[in-house]
Amino acid sequence: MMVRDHSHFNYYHFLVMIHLLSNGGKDSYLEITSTQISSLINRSQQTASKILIDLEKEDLIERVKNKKKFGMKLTESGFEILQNIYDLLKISMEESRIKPVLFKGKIVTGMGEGAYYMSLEGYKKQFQNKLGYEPFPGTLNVKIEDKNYMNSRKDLINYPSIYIDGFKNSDRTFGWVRCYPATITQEPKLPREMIESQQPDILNDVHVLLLERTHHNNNLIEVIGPLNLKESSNLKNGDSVVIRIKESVRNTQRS
Ligand SMILES: Cc1cc2nc3c(=O)[nH]c(=O)nc-3n(C[C@H](O)[C@H](O)[C@H](O)COP(=O)(O)O)c2cc1C
Ligand SMILES: Nc1ccn([C@@H]2O[C@H](COP(=O)(O)OP(=O)(O)O)[C@@H](O)[C@H]2O)c(=O)n1
Repeated sequence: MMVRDHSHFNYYHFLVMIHLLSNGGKDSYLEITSTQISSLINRSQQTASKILIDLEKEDLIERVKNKKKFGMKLTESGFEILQNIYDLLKISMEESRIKPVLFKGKIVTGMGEGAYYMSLEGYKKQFQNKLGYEPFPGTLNVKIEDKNYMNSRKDLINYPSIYIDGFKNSDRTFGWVRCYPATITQEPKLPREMIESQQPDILNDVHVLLLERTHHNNNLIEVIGPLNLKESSNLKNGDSVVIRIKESVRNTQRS
């Protein structure tokens, strides 16, 4: 992006440049009067003239006088500015459509059942094949207290996930499991400067689970990973954490 200071520019300056661009004024001189510009921007003719003078001074448009009329076109820098704005807007628009999914909550203990389910062969084999690692037998439980995050948890079902099929053994049926690649960060308790030297561990490769059958409701999130997450980081019960669902998979995988 050009580093020139255009802070005195306003919406109308850009409108005039965009008008030139869309009418062929990138490569050819267009015959436009300040009266026409004035009706384009719905401002006085004086304002229109001032805008044209500003744009010319800043080398964003070029004007040549032909008898009583001006021919004008965008300069290279004028076109470059519009191109930069277009690129930025395009990226911003695309990113604005992706709703970040994150949860805040506290680490809590459960009933010790996670280990049982995670150790079942029917799940273990699929985790290994589909996640690429054999998870630690257990789930890290994160309790959500804020209602907004509970709603986001419900919405997870609409996002792409890695799907683990349910199965049956001789006496019961086990439900499907959806896995969402995620990261966990410890929420800082102290001001940023004070914790700079002891930055919390960031657990980058974990999965949030959505279970077909569970005792828990929307206020509890279960997280799995290749290791015991408490032991491999400085996380413990009662710590506040932020869980973020990774975008890469949200964009690429659907099931
Ligand atoms: C991979 C996996 C599969 C599960 N499948 C079932 C199931 O089929 N039926 C069921 O009642 N609970 C199932 N559960 C959920 C458990 O009932 C329980 O909600 C969860 O593991 C939390 O246990 P905890 O509170 O002891 O940590 C499953 C849990 C996991 C981790
Ligand atoms: N990847 C994992 C899974 C479980 N855990 C912890 O390991 C212990 C056993 O997990 P579990 O699911 O059987 O037990 P609870 O979460 O029900 O207490 C708990 O303290 C979990 O918080 C962990 O730190 N990292």
